[in-house]
This record gives sequence, C-alpha cells and structure tokens, in this order.
Amino acid sequence: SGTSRPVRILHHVQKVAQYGDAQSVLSAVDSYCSKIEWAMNVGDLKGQILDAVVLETRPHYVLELGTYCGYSTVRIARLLPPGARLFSIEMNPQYAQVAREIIQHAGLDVDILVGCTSDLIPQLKKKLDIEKFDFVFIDHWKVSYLRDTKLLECDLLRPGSVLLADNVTCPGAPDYLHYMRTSPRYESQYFPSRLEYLSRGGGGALPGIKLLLNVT
Ligand SMILES: O=c1[nH]cnc2c(O)cc(-c3ccc(F)cc3)cc12
Ligand SMILES: [Mg+2]
Repeated sequence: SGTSRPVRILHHVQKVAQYGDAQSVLSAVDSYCSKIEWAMNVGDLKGQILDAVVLETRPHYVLELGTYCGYSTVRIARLLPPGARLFSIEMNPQYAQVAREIIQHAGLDVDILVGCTSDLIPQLKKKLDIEKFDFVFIDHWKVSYLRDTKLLECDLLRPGSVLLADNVTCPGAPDYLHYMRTSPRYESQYFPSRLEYLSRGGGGALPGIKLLLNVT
C-alpha cells in the first residue's frame, strides 16, 4: 500500500473526527486501531491511567518522549490548563508531520521537536526558556528509557517531578524498571494494564507477531 500506517490513521481522523474536538480525535484513532489495523498508540485503557496521572499532577511544563501519531500528545494536551507548555520529541520526521496534523485537527498547540532524544534533551535547557519539567511521559524506544531518564536528571527535573512510562513490561524496559524501583531518588508505582487494542471485537490486523501472550 502506498501510504504509511500513520498516514492512514491521519486520513481516518480527518474524515471522521470533528475539527477542534480532541475527544473525537482520540475516539477516531482508537476505533481505527481496534477495528482496522493495530498501531502502537497508548490506547484508551492505558490512556485512562495517563489521564489520571496528568490530572493529579496538574503540570505546567510537560515533555513527551515518542510522539508517533500524536495520540498521547492529544491525550495530555487536552487536559492541560491554558498557559501550560507541552513539548514532544519524535525521531521520525514522517511520524512528526502526521502528529502535527492530528494535533492541529484536535485544536491543540504542542511543540514537536524532531530528532533523537539523546541529542535534544541536553539542548532543551538552552533552547527552551523553561526551568524544569513537572511531568514526563516516556513512550519511545525501550532501550533509551534509562539513558534518557539519566539525561533528564541533569537539571531538567525537580523534587516532585513525575515520570510516567509506557511499555515497561510489554515489550519491556527492564533496566529502567529496575532503576526506578531501586533508586532512592524515586518513589515508583506500577499500573498493571494490557497492551493497546488487544481486547478485540473487530477483525483488525494484529501487529507482525501473533499476540497470544497474556500481557499485563
Ligand atoms: O516501540 C514502541 N514504542 C512505544 N510504544 C510501543 C507500544 O506501546 C507497543 C509496542 C509493541 C508491543 C507489542 C508488539 F507485538 C509490538 C509492538 C511498541 C512500542
Ligand atoms: Mg507505548
């Protein structure tokens, strides 16, 4: 097929979601990915955990690692008060462009930074006139979770900053999980859940491998 999966998701959002209505954008992505083709958005089940943590944290400065199509970006931005700033880092320029259009369709304003987190995180302090991040959502590539957290610890986090990471057990980021659970710098909490778009009613296509594992 000529288009990429993110572009097909974008086209579905543009076709069925109400412009300026973030919830309808989220619902459009979720219905497409549960019925037509699976995609690695955080999804609605884990998205409810994300919502709860954002609402409890009430962050002013937010960083997201891994934008993909912008689903979790919309999820977070729709809950932020006016004046709050959300920055999202995406390595893949095609993903970043799709995300910009999905976020725009939701009527939200987010800064998408295109590049590798390990290059961009050390530049954030200088580039953005912000002090510290109040909330960080980590959802990019499992092998980078721990390295990037340690980069954030160099002066972009404060006592009370909250980090929330997707996929720490599936596909898994064991070094990150061990670090957060043993470091005296953090209190860690584990939210059991299920991989996105698994409880399947529709006949949608699953990702490459047959997901028969019972994941939490
Ligand atoms: O690579 C990923 N980045 C961010 N989030 C992900 C995510 O939520 C799920 C998966 C994933 C999980 C199972 C599988 F069979 C294939 C891919 C990958 C990522
Ligand atoms: Mg994920």
